Amino acid sequence: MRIAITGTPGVGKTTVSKVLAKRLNMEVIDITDVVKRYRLYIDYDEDMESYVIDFEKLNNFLKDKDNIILDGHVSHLLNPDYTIVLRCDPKIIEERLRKRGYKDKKVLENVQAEILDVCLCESKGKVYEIDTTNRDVEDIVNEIIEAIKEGKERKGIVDWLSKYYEYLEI
Ligand SMILES: Nc1ncnc2c1ncn2[C@@H]1O[C@H](COP(=O)(O)OP(=O)(O)OP(=O)(O)O)[C@@H](O)[C@H]1O
Repeated sequence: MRIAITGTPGVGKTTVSKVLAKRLNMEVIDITDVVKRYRLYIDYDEDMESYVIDFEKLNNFLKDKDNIILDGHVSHLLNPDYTIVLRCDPKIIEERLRKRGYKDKKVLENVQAEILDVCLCESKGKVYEIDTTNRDVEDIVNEIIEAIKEGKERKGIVDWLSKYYEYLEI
């Protein structure tokens, strides 16, 4: 089984993936890490301070791997059996990314992606969306395990647009 834990940078994918992997006895693959480590990228985007992923190389790297959790904001594009889309209040994401020292442009771009449901809209197949705002990691993981066990699917549970429209005024 291949489970994708996706969502906007700063939403909590790595934190959730680690706990989930331990509970399900699965291997976590940190997409950003393997892309860097095995040079599975086309270029480095100086402006956005991120790698331009070579999806052909990345899919080839993953092709023989099973019983894995894919941790990354593009994991939903890597043919998962189940996609868990983590959501979080954009204000909290903004705080987390600023704490990391991200440039204003990169913070705004990611906050806008969260408001516009980008990862959710790109996710196909079995998708379960979960709002992690102000929730304990164990509680989030319990809900994910139950959803996967029962084959639950859910989309469209948050509406940041009406609450944070001002972030989109350029
Ligand atoms: N449920 C939670 N409650 C409180 N803090 C959390 C929770 N989940 C994650 N965090 C915190 O938010 C920050 C970002 O978490 P994490 O690195 O897991 O996000 P991410 O989605 O993997 O980010 P990226 O995609 O940039 O790697 C960390 O400081 C982490 O400790």
